[in-house]
Amino acid sequence: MNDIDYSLYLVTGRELLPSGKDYFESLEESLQGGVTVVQIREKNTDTGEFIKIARASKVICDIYNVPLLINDRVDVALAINAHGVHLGQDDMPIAQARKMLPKDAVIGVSCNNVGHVKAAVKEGADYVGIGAVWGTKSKSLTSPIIGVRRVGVMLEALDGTNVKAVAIGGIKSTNLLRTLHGTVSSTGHALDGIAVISEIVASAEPRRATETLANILSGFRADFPHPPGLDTRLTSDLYVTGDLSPETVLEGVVQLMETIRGLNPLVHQITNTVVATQSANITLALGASPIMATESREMEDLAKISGALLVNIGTLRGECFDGMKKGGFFANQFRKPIVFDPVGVGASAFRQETVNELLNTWQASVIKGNAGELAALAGTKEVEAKGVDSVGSGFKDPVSFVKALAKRERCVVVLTGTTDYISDGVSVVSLKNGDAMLGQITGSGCVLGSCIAAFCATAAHLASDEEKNSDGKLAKGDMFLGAIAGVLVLTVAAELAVQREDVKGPGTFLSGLIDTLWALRSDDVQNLAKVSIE
Ligand SMILES: Cc1ncc(COP(=O)(O)OP(=O)(O)O)c(N)n1
Ligand SMILES: Cc1ncsc1CCOP(=O)(O)O
Repeated sequence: MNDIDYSLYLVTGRELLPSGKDYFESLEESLQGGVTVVQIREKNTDTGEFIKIARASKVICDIYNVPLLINDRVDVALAINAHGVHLGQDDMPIAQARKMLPKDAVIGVSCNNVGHVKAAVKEGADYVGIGAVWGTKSKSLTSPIIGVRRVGVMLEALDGTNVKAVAIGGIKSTNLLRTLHGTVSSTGHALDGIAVISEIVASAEPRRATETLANILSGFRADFPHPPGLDTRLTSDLYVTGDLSPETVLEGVVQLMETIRGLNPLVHQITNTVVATQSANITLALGASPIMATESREMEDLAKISGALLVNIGTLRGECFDGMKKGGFFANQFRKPIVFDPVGVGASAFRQETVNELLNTWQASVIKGNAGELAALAGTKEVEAKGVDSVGSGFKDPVSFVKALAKRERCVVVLTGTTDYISDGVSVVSLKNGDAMLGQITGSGCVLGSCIAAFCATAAHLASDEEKNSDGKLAKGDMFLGAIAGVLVLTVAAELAVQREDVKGPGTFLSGLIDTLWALRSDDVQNLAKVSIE
């Protein structure tokens, strides 16, 4: 039997109830709030007491027509005629449980890796509980936290089966949308639901806590229908509306350029110490307003007022980490675009671990990097890096690479180089503007991040009312276009700057570039842009 709605799966935990809150009252309120399936989990209760609690819980669940499963104990499930059981890796094997339970009983199994998922499919599980996806205080974990970005490969192992999947572990209203987006597989396989203990049980208002989760879930599903259709654009945010052609791309870029100065968006930048000043100056020259703040204690306030966030790990230090983590977390919470620049990610294990943790905490709208950085992020050795620079001639097939990475990370990806490639996971645009002089000043890649962030802030402002009112997206607006505009504006300005009489070398080029950006007209970009749709 697998017609259960796994959307909002409550796992009970009486030990987490707020003081004075009655367990049955809490359970009933959560059912009223929209819980769709309940698992009774009693780790330290004698069998007789477990049966009593489970039986009384079932009476309440039956009123709301919500199925009830039992954690670990097939005997308890049989005693109360439960809908089924949830088994851990060390509990009774599925085949054994099947023999003992009624034919239509539901059997779920905990999975921590792809091997577990494949075995669960083979052994005939009805659903898998994938966890822990985040840190949790409700269970002492015996396996490492999976992290949302590693759930996708586990879901992919369920492609073509009727086995459902829920994620569990540390899921809160504040990270739910990130969990839903970040777990989707490259094949478009999304979770069937989420399982929670503390977010509902520890709440003094379980009905409200449940409704909040239910609203986020339905917002996500409204924007990303489940199961996903064949041609859904499963990237995190927006895409170029209508037909994609060089003309439509340029029209969109012109609109962004003509909006940015009047809008003067605030662009919060957590960037490296080498480029902070020139990034701030370039942001100003574009018509946006920079704030270069790194202190974690002000991240929530800044996320509320900023148009976009840039996170650049160029001069990464341990003490920056908290600010980057919280900055992105609050940007997601307030639905502001995040541009992520994983500078030199392949250079050290520290950078790699940091990038992994950041991307597991928040969802970027745009990731930009050179071939070496993006190869390290994708986990391929096809292109090598030396520190923050890329070595060699780049990817054999940059178009397929950038598209696959965008699909995997569910965001827009910008691969920089002589030709810049930008993808939203569905389409790829290549841009052939720029000048070798950009390579003669430090941090031209980093300031590109600032340009992209400024135009993503503008694109978010231009999102349609319908999109602004939707709940399922972590950032609203056309991030693909924002990224394209950022690249085009900087590279076209570089071409114009080198022609200036006052530009005589790298030093004057930087000031010439800032002056050119300041005076750049949308006509210049329209006339000079070299845009192709791949
Ligand atoms: C839906 C869901 N998924 C995973 C678990 C964890 O089960 P298990 O690994 O057996 O750990 P305990 O819950 O028994 O401590 C679960 N309970 N529910
Ligand atoms: C039972 C279980 N299995 C993996 S994590 C977890 C605990 C989930 O609890 P919470 O939702 O409070 O983090």
